Amino acid sequence: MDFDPKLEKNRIRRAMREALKAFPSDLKAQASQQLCQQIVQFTQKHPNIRTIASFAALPMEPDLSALHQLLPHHHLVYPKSLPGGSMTFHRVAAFSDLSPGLFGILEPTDSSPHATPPQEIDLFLCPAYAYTHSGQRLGKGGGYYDRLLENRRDDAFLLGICYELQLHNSLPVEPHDIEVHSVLSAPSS
Ligand SMILES: Nc1nc2c(c(=O)[nH]1)N(C=O)[C@@H](CNc1ccc(C(=O)N[C@@H](CCC(=O)O)C(=O)O)cc1)CN2
Ligand SMILES: Nc1ncnc2c1ncn2[C@@H]1O[C@H](COP(=O)(O)OP(=O)(O)OP(=O)(O)O)[C@@H](O)[C@H]1O
Repeated sequence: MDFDPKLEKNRIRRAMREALKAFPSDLKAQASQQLCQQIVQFTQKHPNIRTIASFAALPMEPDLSALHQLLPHHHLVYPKSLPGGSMTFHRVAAFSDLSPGLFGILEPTDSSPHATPPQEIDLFLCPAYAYTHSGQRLGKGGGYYDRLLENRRDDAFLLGICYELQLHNSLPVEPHDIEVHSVLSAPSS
């Protein structure tokens, strides 16, 4: 039988959902702190980075909210999902300014500033179900990041953010899948 990347992607998403559900919250918190420190170190090595696309974590994802305190001089922008697989990024001064939107994810509200054009974003912190060490990405299945990242600036940096348990040796890839330049992972045991 032919290998269908879509079926294989869904199989891995289901397996990762179970693995992440079973991952204890104290270890998640510890790993999230480590990831935030790694992100800070990354920005120190790349002083031209000013605008950073972060994300407000779903329960299974690393919590990056501490970046507001850790990077007070950077601009943090967050995604607002629109029906149909597109999203916009908006600058947010404090994590508490976000409120639940589509999918229940905390998002910029309607009173947030106008969307920041993707070309103004220097660093994208990308969530995913799984990554390979070389940067292939398996996302939630909406195509949101793949679509948005087509409009990124050529020199924007894409950083995958995950727990070590999300690292795979290989993943199914389709032509539209965008790879990240590097993956930051934190221990999950
Ligand atoms: N924190 C965070 N924000 C994000 C994303 C993300 O992956 N993480 N997105 C990245 O694209 C966009 C939103 N896309 C999403 C797409 C699907 C699901 C989701 O919960 N999917 C369910 C399955 C839903 C179903 O098929 O019924 C799941 O994965 O369990 C969440 C967000 C923009 N914001
Ligand atoms: N650049 C694009 N233009 C149009 N459709 C796209 C694009 N990228 C992905 N899609 C479509 O979106 C759907 C989901 O793609 P895929 O399974 O790769 O999402 P994902 O990367 O896991 O999701 P996400 O980015 O939301 O985390 C697929 O049907 C795919 O064809």
